Amino acid sequence: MIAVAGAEAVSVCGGPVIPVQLGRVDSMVPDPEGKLPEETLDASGLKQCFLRKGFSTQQLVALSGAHTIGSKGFGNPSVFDNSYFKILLEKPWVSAGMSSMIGLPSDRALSEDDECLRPPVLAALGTPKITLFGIVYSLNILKDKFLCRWIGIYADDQKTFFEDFKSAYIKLVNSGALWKNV
Ligand code: HEM
Repeated sequence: MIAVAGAEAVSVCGGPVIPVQLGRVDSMVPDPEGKLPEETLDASGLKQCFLRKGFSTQQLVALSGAHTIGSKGFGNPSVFDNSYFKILLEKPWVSAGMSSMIGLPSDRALSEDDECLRPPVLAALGTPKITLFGIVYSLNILKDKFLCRWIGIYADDQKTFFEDFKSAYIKLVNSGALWKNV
C-alpha cells in the first residue's frame, strides 16, 4: 500500500507514472531499527548507506529528488518537478536565514559533494549541442557517462530525472520483496 500510494502521489503531483507490481507477500514483523539513513549523514555516509543496499550515487541523487514535494523549500510543495535540483544549484541560497530553511542536512550534503554536483563551468554551458552536416549530437550523453554530476544533469533535464526516478523508485520498493505464486 505504501509503495502504491507513493507512486500515486508522485503522478498526481505531475511526476512520472510509475507501475508498481502488486501481489507481494506481506511482512509479519516490522523492519529492524536503523534501516533508514539518518538525515544528519554527510554525502559519503549517504552514498555508503545506499551502496550497501545496491543503489548507486546516481540513484541516491534521483531518489532524493522526491524531497521536491513537501515543505522543505524546493519550489511548489505539491508539484513533483526538478525544482529540487535547480534550487540545490543556487547554493548558498539568498541569505543565511533562508538557507537554514532549505532542505534537510542530507539534501544540503548532496549539493556539497563533487560526484553528486557538477563544476560551475558546465552548469553555465547548459545543454551543449554540436551541429555537423545538419545532425545534432547532444553532449549530455558524454556528461552522463564521464562526469556523473547528477544534480546538474537533473536540473537541466526534467525528463531524464523522471526516467531515472521511476526506475530507482521501482528498484527501491521491490528491494527485499517476495511475491505470491499466482
Ligand atoms: C537520502 C536519504 C533520505 C533521508 C535522510 C530522508 C529524510 C527525510 C526526513 C527526516 C524527512 C522529514 C522532514 C520534515 O518534515 O522535517 C523526510 C521527508 C520526506 N521524504 Fe525523505 N529522506 C531520504 C530519502 C527519501 C526518498 C528516497 C524518498 C522517496 C522516494 C523520500 C521522500 C520524502 C518525502 C515525500 C518527504 C515529505 C517532505 C515534506 O513534507 O517536507 N525521502 N525525509
